Amino acid sequence: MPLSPFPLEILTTDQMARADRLTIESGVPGIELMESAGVALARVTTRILQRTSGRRVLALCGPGNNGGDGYVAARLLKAQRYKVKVASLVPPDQLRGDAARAAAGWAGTLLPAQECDFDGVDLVIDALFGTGLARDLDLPAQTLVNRLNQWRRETKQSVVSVDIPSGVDGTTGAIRGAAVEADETVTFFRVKTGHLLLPGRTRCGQLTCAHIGIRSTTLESMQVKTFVNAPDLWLSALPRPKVDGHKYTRGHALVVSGGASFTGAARLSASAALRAGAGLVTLASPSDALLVNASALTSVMVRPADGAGGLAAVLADERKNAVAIGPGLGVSEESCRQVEVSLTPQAYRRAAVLDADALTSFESDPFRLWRATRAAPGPVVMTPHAGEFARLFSECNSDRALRSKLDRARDAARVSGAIVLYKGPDTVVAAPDGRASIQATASPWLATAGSGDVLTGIVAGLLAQRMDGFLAASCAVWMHTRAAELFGPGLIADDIIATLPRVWRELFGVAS
Ligand SMILES: NC(=O)C1=CN([C@@H]2O[C@H](COP(=O)(O)OP(=O)(O)OC[C@H]3O[C@@H](n4cnc5c(N)ncnc54)[C@H](O)[C@@H]3O)[C@@H](O)[C@H]2O)[C@H](O)CC1
Ligand SMILES: [K+]
Repeated sequence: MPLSPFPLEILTTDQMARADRLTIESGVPGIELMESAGVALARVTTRILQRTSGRRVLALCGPGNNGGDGYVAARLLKAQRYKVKVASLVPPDQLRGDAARAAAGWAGTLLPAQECDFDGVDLVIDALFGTGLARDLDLPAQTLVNRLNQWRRETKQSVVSVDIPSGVDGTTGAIRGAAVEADETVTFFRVKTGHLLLPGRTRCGQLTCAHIGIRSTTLESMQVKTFVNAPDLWLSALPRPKVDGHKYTRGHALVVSGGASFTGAARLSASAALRAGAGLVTLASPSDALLVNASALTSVMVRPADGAGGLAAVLADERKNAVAIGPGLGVSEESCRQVEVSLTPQAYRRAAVLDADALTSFESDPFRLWRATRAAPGPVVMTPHAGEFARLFSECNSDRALRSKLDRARDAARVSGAIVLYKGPDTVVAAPDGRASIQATASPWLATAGSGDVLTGIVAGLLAQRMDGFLAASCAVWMHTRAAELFGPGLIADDIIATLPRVWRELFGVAS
């Protein structure tokens, strides 16, 4: 199982350009990097052509170095006796530097891109724009991209994008006017944020990251703080039960239940917290829901707790070191008070995860929530989906066209002093100290009732084991997705919990 599909660091296009520059300054000629990029691209292309028995390749080359990579690959493929044509967006004499050198090495058919047709072509290489895309595609380029996408849909032939599908903003993942729909994308050195954030990710197809001779040491001066959410990021911090440990050393999570008709959500969170490794889990239940909660739970304990006062009494036990509140809680002033009780400053470190109604209850006065999260005695994780995020962080959510989900989540973490786990198919976790992770895989089966409640519980279970808040939130997102991938079709929320032991076995390398 590929637990970590890419190197951990994720770069913006500016950071990538810097890594490129530092490499060239260190003595590696740019044309060598371009040759290596072309080799990686040709390798992926030939793999597809062998599988599909295709022979005829069209390389669409743009005005910069992305186009240069396309020329190199075209030359290498022609040398392997594929039938290759190049179509260029600009007259080749307008190319500069390494791209001009790469184009000079091309001795085959060359046409203006606007005039090319795709008839009889088996595979198209999209080398129009890469990380240098600086504005929306102009109309002729948009027309070309739209024609290419239509051809691909109609013929089911393959498109391989160089570095990033042309038209996708490499930093934000936004579509700049129009964007290529690729079957495969070959990027270099490190993935870029635009590969993993939506909608960019949906255009990449299968993403691979090739080594082209840029050293990891080029990143040392950049303090990259954005990471692929994969086990390499948090596995060493993941708590393992110890032979000489007992249940209290694994922490005690407290999950707050809603009233009698809304208890299912908190029970899902509680069971998930237990499966995520908390030594004990208690459900704090309003008196009117005690019976229904107690009769539906076995390994989770149930204690009466009415309103904020009741919750404060249960939390007087300082061994309860992580609180999960929000699922099924109800939107009310009393819910706000319960959240504030959960975050009350105290001498010992208590973590908290706030979800759903615990967030929505503060919609009319988010600053009241930020005061509480900032004063909290331990790490606080908030788990909004897009709607909750927009309601709570309206200031951080402006300029949506220009600022990525990553930027907005980082802003939210900064203003709230909490770890923001911004859910979606491209879940971002951002910490107030600037660290952030992006989940690179998604399971459509996770769009099911109660799935978010389970995630809240997994976060709480890991926090109870005293895992670092950012790493716990990232790990929870990954485990949640991985359980859904392993279970697959027909998944309901309970199945995520039931599949967690398989995820643990994978992570700890235990044979199933
Ligand atoms: N980073 C590396 O280590 C390597 C990168 N390679 C490849 O180079 C591109 C980045 O090249 P660059 O020349 O900087 O940018 P582009 O080719 O993406 O395009 C820039 C080119 O296009 C013009 N431009 C920008 N936006 C538009 C627009 N909307 N419409 C028209 N023209 C536009 C801009 O002015 C430039 O002229 C990277 O993706 C890799 O594929 C190396 O080959 C290997 C090392
Ligand atoms: K491209």
